[in-house]
Amino acid sequence: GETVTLLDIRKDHVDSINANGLIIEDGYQRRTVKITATTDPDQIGIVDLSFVFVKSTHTADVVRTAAELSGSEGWVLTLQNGMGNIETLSERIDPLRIIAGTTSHGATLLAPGKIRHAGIGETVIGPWEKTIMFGAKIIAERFNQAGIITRTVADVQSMLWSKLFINVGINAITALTGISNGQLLDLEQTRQISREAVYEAVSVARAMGITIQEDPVEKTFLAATATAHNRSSMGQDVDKRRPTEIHAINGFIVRMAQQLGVQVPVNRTLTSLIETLEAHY
Ligand SMILES: NC(=O)C1=CN([C@@H]2O[C@H](COP(=O)(O)OP(=O)(O)OC[C@H]3O[C@@H](n4cnc5c(N)ncnc54)[C@H](OP(=O)(O)O)[C@@H]3O)[C@@H](O)[C@H]2O)C=CC1
Ligand SMILES: CC(C)(CO)C(=O)C(=O)O
Repeated sequence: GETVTLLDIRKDHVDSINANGLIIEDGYQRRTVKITATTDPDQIGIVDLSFVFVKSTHTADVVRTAAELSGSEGWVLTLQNGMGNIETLSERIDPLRIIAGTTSHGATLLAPGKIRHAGIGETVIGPWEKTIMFGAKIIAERFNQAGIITRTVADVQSMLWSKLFINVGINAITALTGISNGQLLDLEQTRQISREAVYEAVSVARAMGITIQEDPVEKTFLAATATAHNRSSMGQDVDKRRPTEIHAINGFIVRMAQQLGVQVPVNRTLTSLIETLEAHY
């Protein structure tokens, strides 16, 4: 084993984890993991790997801490949704030490110290700087030893875009309509909005020279089926009246499209509607 410490700003969560362990429910069983948590990065010291797992709205707040924790040699890993996180991390952390990726694991905070781990899926990671594979390989090896099925890719940009297409096609639509991911496929109306949002994102990606491997609309609909009973993360944020990651998902497409002179009316509308919801919480 590795020594793992959880760092969170939520004192109630940290206190509960330290007192009772982290309680993990997965639908079949409940287990308790004894792990140290803290709100104070100074209690941790320099680490081999800092794992950045805050909402993209908070990435800028954690860069300094991640940079300090990783010292001059540690790796920094992000599996966050949306785009722009790595650019933010790169402002203080050497891009050669940044590893990025996506995960199909799903976790939700149920109460302080208690999470639901719904769905176990693959994690894919790769170096932000394409040529430096060894950090990603070591991390993948350790994750696999710990039972977190992980593979590495050299072209992590293209992986991030594949996940972005899915989030572009599911998150804002489900958040605005109150439906589950699977219900997106029930009506031709929502299927069509999703299709158009993803096609727009594909045209932006093509204009940026991103390699697109599989049919992104098909992948989006498959993801909606695979997570049919889930409410998307943006749906959950809206339900709880929390800031969403819209700026890093559909909002990112709008910003890139503007720079490239590409028209993205569906993404623009979805972004404006989510921003309107957030402004009236
Ligand atoms: N949850 C999931 O299943 C998956 C999530 N993702 C992505 O991963 C990222 C994280 O998601 P998720 O874990 O759900 O997010 P959560 O908001 O549930 O968890 C992040 C935690 O970090 C805390 N936090 C916020 N700011 C700081 C800070 N400055 N220092 C330390 N802790 C802080 C938050 O506190 P507070 O609540 O007070 O803000 C919260 O407890 C997102 O980009 C998401 O899209 C990707 C795949 C799956
Ligand atoms: C894949 C999907 C849509 C699963 O809910 C997701 O990543 C999210 O909700 O942010």
